Amino acid sequence: MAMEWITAMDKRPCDRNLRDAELISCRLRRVEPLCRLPSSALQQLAMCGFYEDLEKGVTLFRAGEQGRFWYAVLGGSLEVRYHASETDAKAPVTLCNLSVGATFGESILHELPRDSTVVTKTTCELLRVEQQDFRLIWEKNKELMNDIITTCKLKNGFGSGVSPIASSPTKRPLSPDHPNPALPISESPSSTMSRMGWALRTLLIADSSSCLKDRKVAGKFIRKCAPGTELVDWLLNLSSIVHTRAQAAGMWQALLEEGVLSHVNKEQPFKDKCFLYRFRVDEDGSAGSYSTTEDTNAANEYVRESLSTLFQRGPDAILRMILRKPSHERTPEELELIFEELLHITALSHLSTSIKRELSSIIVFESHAQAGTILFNQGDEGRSWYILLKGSVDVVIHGKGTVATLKNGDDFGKLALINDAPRAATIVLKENNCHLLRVDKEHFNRILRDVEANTLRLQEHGKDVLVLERVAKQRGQHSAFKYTVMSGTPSKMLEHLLETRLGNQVSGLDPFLDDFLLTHIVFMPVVQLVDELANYFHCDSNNGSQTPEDREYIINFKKRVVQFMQKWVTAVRHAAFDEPSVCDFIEDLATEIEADQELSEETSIIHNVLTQMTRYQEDRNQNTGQKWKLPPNGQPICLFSGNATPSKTIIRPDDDIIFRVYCADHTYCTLRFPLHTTAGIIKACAADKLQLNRGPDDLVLIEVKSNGERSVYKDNDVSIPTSLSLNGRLFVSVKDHLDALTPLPEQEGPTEGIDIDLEILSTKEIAYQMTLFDWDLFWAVHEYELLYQTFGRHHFGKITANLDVFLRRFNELQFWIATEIVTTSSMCKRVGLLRKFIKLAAYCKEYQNLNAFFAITMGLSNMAVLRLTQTWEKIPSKFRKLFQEFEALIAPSRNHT
Ligand SMILES: Nc1ncnc2c1ncn2[C@@H]1O[C@@H]2COP(=O)(O)O[C@H]2[C@H]1O
Repeated sequence: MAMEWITAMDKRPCDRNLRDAELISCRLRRVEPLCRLPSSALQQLAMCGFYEDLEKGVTLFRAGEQGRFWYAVLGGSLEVRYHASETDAKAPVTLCNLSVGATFGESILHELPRDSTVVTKTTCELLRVEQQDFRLIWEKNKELMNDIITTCKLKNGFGSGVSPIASSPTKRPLSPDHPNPALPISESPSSTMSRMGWALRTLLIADSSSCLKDRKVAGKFIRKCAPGTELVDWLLNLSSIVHTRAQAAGMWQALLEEGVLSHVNKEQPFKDKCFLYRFRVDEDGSAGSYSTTEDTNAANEYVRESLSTLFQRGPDAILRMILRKPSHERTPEELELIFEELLHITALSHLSTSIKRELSSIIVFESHAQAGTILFNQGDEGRSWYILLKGSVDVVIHGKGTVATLKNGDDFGKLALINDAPRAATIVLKENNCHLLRVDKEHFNRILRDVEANTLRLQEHGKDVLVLERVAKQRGQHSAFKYTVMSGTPSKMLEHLLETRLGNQVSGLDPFLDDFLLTHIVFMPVVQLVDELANYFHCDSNNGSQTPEDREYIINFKKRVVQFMQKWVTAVRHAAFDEPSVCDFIEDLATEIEADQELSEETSIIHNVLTQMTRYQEDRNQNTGQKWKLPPNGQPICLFSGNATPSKTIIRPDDDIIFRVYCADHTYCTLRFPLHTTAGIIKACAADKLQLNRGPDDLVLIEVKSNGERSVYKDNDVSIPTSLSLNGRLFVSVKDHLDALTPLPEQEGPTEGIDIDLEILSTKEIAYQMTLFDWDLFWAVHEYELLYQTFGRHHFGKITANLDVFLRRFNELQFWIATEIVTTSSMCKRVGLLRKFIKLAAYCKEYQNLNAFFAITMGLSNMAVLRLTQTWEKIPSKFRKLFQEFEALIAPSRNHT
């Protein structure tokens, strides 16, 4: 017989006769729930179906393929799999298993591509029916077919119905703003719950005194329903493990939240009251009304084995039900239950008891049935904060893909709320039936915003990529940001900056943007920065299909890149235009922006940047090849160049500088090199000129200071001549003979003051002129020079000449003050000079020239000057007092405040 039906099925449908059809339909009649179909339908299936006998591990179809067949499982089992994203290389999620009787592939009715992949788990026997044949059978037996599909879903837990995951992963979720505790939290019940439902219903039906009856309510006939109170009574009687009514109610609620049971009008969660409930299979009246003895025995056995599982689920089901109620409907006892639950949530552990109590009344339970659902998109407005209770989610970032997977207990979605910025990532559910707790923005702002944890860490691929720290609010400070960046990977910091510190929504700033613009060279070379900006700007080029939301996001991001460029060149000025990669990028941007209508508002910004760039390039061309000469001994820095004053002239890396290099016997050579020349080259050239016939490895370039101190240059150091200290001299020497180096006599320093009668000059006028001069020097210093100086010029290969000159000016001023005083032999003149210098410091301070003020005060604090007690005694006490104030001001202990 077995062989006969297979032989019949092996025939081509057009070759089958009535006997074949009878043999096949007999076989189908033994398969529950197919057997429920009328004979005519079974005959039709028998005439058009194909038999497939498959090995383990065969893929029947893949997600995304266009379906052609419907299937029924006659033997063996299969697995339904789902990939969270098409490009996701990670293991797929198993949605459910299909066993004998299951049917699948109904999506062909809707001409939809397959949502999931189906693979055989064991050797399998399948009935395969072509699309047009299945449609005919479906049309004639819609209700029964639907019922078979539902039963199949209940039995298998999920999946084989019409498009269980019909919504594509890119669709927006049904994020229920107001979840309804009367409705199920999953799309279809788990296999355990559906079987438990079947078992309880079978027993209820078998019980002659059962409460499950057909009833007439308000003139309407309702099949097989029962009041909550009676269902509770029945369950209490059924098993000794159920002791209290609350426990029984929890167990029924566990069935209700999975959709196995429901309130007849779908208006109530399970309540131990007279509300009527029924099993889902009774809603359309298709389920049978009687239980066979076999069924009853099987149900009894199942209940004996598995009721404890339902029992354990009760309390959680009750809690979830409460968490889906609106705040005003939660009773004090229910709030207490929630509060106790919140005590166990790690994401809330830093919060005080009173805050957790406040949260109890507003925190909401939310569940999502389908893996692949997008909770929200990167760039969306932030509306809620979430804690993951069950399941997992992928954190996906444009251009990067999945950067992290969050699991039970993790929280997300806070960043947008605390910074009033758009969502920094898209959150995609990785599993079916994810459970979340949600706190909406208005409550978050009211309850949590000011008590948030001090540190917030973002991870990508298991590593911290951004650490934010809460900003302590200072008086008068109106930063829009609650958190500022403490550390991070350069790329993540750039991404965070583009997302939060640029764009229209930013109403106030913290120093992060300026800090990044001015210091990125320390951790992110310009070439890398430009590369990343270009990637952000072109993020649409490898992104074929775009939804309008995607497009809006992309355009927004492009605008941010343009704004970043504008702010960057404004902050770093010529340093940006000195880099060829930056100039190329600016030109590319300008071309692309002009060609893109959606970026028309950005045209004026990029033109402005282009104009600045052109101006700078013209200026550079005019001033190329400047020549500088270090002033000879004792002369002031204003004689540094050929010009009498620096008049805002910037020293550039390719400007030449003329300087001397000495050797041990004090003979010297004069060299002329661009400022960016390395110490190694200078050393080799000087050794050659001074005929020190030694290899470069045996030689060093060294500064000898006036006190005999020596400091050796690294071969890759640049900006050498300007970095010499006041009265320092450059020597080239054999490494082993450093001890033989002595300062030149001229380095001893001046023995006389300058030959000007300072008394005839107005102190205010001197201070004024000094300030103008200092300002010019200061103006020429680029912020980057401070970084090169601090982190080591050799790391960057960049000159610090403008900063060197400015520092030299400070030292010069300081030593000039001391020299003038100690070289004035007349007491009377010295007293006058001391008074004049204190006044000079006061005027400099008044002109806000703190550089000169500090230098003068330090010059006056020189031990050689302080020792002149008689001179100090002769100046009026108000000058002495003023000087004491100045000394206090320069003391580092008070941080110069
Ligand atoms: N590496 C990451 N980059 C950005 N967001 C992340 C990252 N890891 C986790 N997230 C979370 O993803 C959320 C997306 O929305 P928010 O920007 O509000 O807050 C974000 C963080 O809570």
